[in-house]
Amino acid sequence: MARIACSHLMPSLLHPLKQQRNHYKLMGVVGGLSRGFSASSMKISMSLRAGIVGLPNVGKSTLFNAVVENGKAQAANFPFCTIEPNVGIVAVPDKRLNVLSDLSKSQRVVPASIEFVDIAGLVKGASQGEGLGNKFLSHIREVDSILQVVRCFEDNDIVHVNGKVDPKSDIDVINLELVFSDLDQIEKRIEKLKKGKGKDSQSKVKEEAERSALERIKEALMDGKPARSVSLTDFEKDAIKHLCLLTMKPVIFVANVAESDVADPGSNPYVNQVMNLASELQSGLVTISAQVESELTELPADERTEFLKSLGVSESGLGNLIRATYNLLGLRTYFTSGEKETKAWTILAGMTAPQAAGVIHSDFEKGFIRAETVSYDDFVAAGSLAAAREKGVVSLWSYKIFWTVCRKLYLYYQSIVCLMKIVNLPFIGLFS
Ligand SMILES: Nc1ncnc2c1ncn2[C@@H]1O[C@H](COP(=O)(O)OP(=O)(O)OP(=O)(O)O)[C@@H](O)[C@H]1O
Ligand SMILES: [Mg+2]
Repeated sequence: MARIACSHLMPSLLHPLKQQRNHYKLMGVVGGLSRGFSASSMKISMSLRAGIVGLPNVGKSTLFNAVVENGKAQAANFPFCTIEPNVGIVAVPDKRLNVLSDLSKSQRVVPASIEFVDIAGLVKGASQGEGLGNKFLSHIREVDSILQVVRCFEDNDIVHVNGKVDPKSDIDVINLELVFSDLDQIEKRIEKLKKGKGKDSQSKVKEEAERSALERIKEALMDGKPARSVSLTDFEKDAIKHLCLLTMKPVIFVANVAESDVADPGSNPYVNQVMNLASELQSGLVTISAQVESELTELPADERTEFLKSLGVSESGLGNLIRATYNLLGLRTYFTSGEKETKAWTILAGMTAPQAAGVIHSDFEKGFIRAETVSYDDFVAAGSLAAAREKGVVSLWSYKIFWTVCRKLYLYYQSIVCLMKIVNLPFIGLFS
């Protein structure tokens, strides 16, 4: 199966709703799907979710409110201010959308989006249920990636649950709880797998892959390393996917600094500590002042520039945070463009063409037949899809050859059966 290795792919099959519907029917016939499909039943997967995680009272909700400009999460100076997760969708700025929209004369433009989820603070012992820990951990299980907010500002008026600002210890507490929670889940699962419920040989192979992957992950976790540090085959990744392991999720550390550090965060020794840990844990790092960002959103546009100038910086750190979240988490964009709309869709780097189509609708993945794709640059240079086709820069991602071969084999099989019957020979099934 062809792999989408780079961003900016544009499947021309995935256009406005009506075309999607027609195409779905076509795919249903060729791909063997018999279910009906109506526009009203279409549930579009809008965006991937980034969970804002950290100790209590480190600035998670303050950051959330700044990122999701109209977010109304309660942010206040007391631990466990947040209990239920706050959710907000944020557009990812991308200049290419307007260029495509002009070329296709689209009626509207829909940018890619990321869903930010502000999750309650975790404390030591969360994996054992401390501070409603199990409930909060289950909220983290539901996100695709983690933004771990780390307090890097001194302020005696803001309570620190462990009594002092110490990024290394804070990061260790959170990571250890995630590790414990994963270990607990893995041990239960391995016990279950030992009973070997797999009915056919295929499920037995999958169970074996899952067991072997989990044994290796368990070993890494016992060494305090995250599950994502273990190298797994795609098949193994797929076999353990259902567990939604917390330490498998990509992480960005968000060093939350004081207003006075915005211009030169490198001079803050706490930030340097976080930076070293981030590289050790194969994670990204963004430095931001949640307090400054939330104050900025309260100001009228003209006063924002003045405020930023007074702090010694030229722009807000939010655009950077959103883009970094998008890029560091291995997210990629592909576009669909037509008269009705030009739209950016978010996929994970390395997703296959059918998986990418599944972001629009899961049935597109199940019944995938083919997609025509063209790179953004080639499309813009050609000016239209027809011109791009003529230039030969459009690629085809297809199951067509596979189905053709299957069909030929099947016909061959049928003719042998027929022949055997005619000459009355004993027959051994080819596809038993
Ligand atoms: N960079 C910063 N500098 C100074 N104060 C900050 C900064 N970031 C956040 N704060 C303050 O810290 C306090 C706690 O913030 P917030 O409620 O956002 O934390 P939280 O992590 O969401 O807490 P909880 O886990 O309890 O929900 C607030 O009073 C907020 O104004
Ligand atoms: Mg909060």
